[in-house]
Parts: sequence; C-alpha cells; structure tokens
Amino acid sequence: MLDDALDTAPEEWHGEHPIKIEGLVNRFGDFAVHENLDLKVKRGEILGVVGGSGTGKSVLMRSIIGLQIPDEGCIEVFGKDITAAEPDEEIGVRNRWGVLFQGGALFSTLTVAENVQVPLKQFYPELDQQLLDEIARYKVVLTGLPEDAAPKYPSELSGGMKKRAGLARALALDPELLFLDEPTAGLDPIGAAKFDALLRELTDTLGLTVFLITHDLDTLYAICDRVAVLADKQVIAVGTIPELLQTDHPWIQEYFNGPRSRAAATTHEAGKAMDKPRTGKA
Ligand SMILES: Nc1ncnc2c1ncn2[C@@H]1O[C@H](COP(=O)(O)OP(=O)(O)OP(=O)(O)O)[C@@H](O)[C@H]1O
Repeated sequence: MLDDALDTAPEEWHGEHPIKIEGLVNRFGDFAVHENLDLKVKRGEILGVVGGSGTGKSVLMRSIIGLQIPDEGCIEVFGKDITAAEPDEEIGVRNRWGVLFQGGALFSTLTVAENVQVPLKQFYPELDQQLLDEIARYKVVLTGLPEDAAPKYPSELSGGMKKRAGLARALALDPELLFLDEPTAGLDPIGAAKFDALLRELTDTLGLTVFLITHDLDTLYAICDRVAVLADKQVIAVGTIPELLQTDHPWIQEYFNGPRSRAAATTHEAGKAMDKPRTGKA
C-alpha cells in the first residue's frame, strides 16, 4: 500500500530555484503590502526572511502556499505557476511542502500522532491505520521527541515539544520544501538553539529547502544560508549576512549593526570556536 502511494509521489525537483516570485502585488483594500516584489529561493538553502512588523512576511508565505491570492505577479513553485490555480485545485505541488505556522497550530483535540496523520490522510487516504501509526511514530522521533509523546495531547507538551510536534506534522509528507513562521518565538534561548540545530540537521540530511520567517537574530547567524529582507513593500536585499552588511539601507544597517545583532554575531563566533551546535553557513 505504501508502494502504491510512493508510485504516485512526484519526482524530486532538480531545478535551481524551487520558489520563484516575480512582480508580486498584494493589496488589502487600498493598502498595498507588496508591490512588484521579486524573490528566488535556492534549492537546499535555509532562507531567513526578516523585516519589521507588518512588512508582509506572513502574507508572502501565505501567497507562496496558495492561501492568499495575489493581486498581480507570478509565483512558481517547482516550476508551476501556483497563482494560475484555484486554492483547492490539485496542482501536484501541495503535497510537496510542509508548513509550521506561527504558534505551532496543532489541533488541540488530536494527539501528536493524530496531528501528524492529518496531512497523510488528506493526501494518501488509502494508507491503513497501522502504517499511519508507524509513519507518525517515525516523524515524532525524527524531530527529537520521545516516542511516548505520540499519544499525548498538545496541552500535555512543553512549548518546545509543541514546536517539534508541529515540525513532525510539517514533515509528514516527506516534503522537499518547508515553510516556518517564527518557529523559535516563545522558546527560551536553550530551547531555541536546540530547535535551530535540529532544523539545520534535518535540512542537510533530508535535502530540504527552507523558507524561515524569523525575528530571532541568533537563528539568522546560526543556521541561515541567506537572508531576505522585506521593507518598502519589496524584498530589498537577499544575501549572506556579510553581504547584507555591505548594503547601506538604513533598516538593514540598524538591524544588523544594532547591539542585539552584534551580540548574536559574537555568540555565533564563540559557538563556532567551541564547535557548538549554533554554527551555520551564513
Ligand atoms: N487578511 C488580512 N486582511 C487585511 N489586512 C491584512 C490581512 N492579513 C494581513 N494584513 C495586513 O498586511 C500587513 C502584513 O501582515 P503580515 O502578517 O504579513 O506581517 P508580518 O511581516 O508577518 O508581521 P509580524 O512580523 O508582526 O508577524 C499588515 O499590515 C496586516 O495588518
């Protein structure tokens, strides 16, 4: 039965940019959140997405995953224009991404295992319960949760465990693309560092491409390959942190040259020297 499901699984994407956005416009009434926004996400990278509050990071993510219909522009995911499809239309890409929404967004009346099984049941209704249970158990362990977390309800988990459970659900379909909206928000620094290390490890071992919205400077320094900056209704710059520091946009300078950023950079350098997990590529 799993073989049948695998037979229908799409081929792995080998292009350079699994996400390509051109000329994106999103408006709410007269208020434009994005105007002529362009962005390309490289295969295999963790792209950090930053910007001030309300600059449209979440709206951008929702546009890419088809939850927000743009007013103008083109969004290609795995080479298919998703803006040309109706939200509920099956276009063969929706089962190739996983999403961890802000706050984890687990179904509170379902156990962790049942939460992980939601996307599996949606896309592979032919899978029997025993196999669903096995896959859910595997995903739970993959995200560093103990196996006995599987039958627990979200209310029985700590904040960090909830994030991992949300990640387990996002990984349920073996996605190639992962979208995360502020995954370390609300975690203590140690929990956040562990989550970052897990994310980097999973990205590298599973060959994921990650679109990661974050306000966490430590996360940017530790695990992001590049960072995209949203301001003035557009992506004003994309690059490694050293590359961004070369640009003279005031928001970028204030953000990456401010005291918090310098502290994060120092922690990152110290961690690298001690070969701690908070080491990244950027
Ligand atoms: N459904 C909606 N209807 C009207 N306005 C919306 C809607 N969704 C988002 N907005 C507006 O779009 C703008 C961008 O919102 P978005 O949530 O993408 O910001 P953000 O960059 O993710 O912010 P934060 O960092 O605070 O989470 C905000 O001004 C918000 O009020």
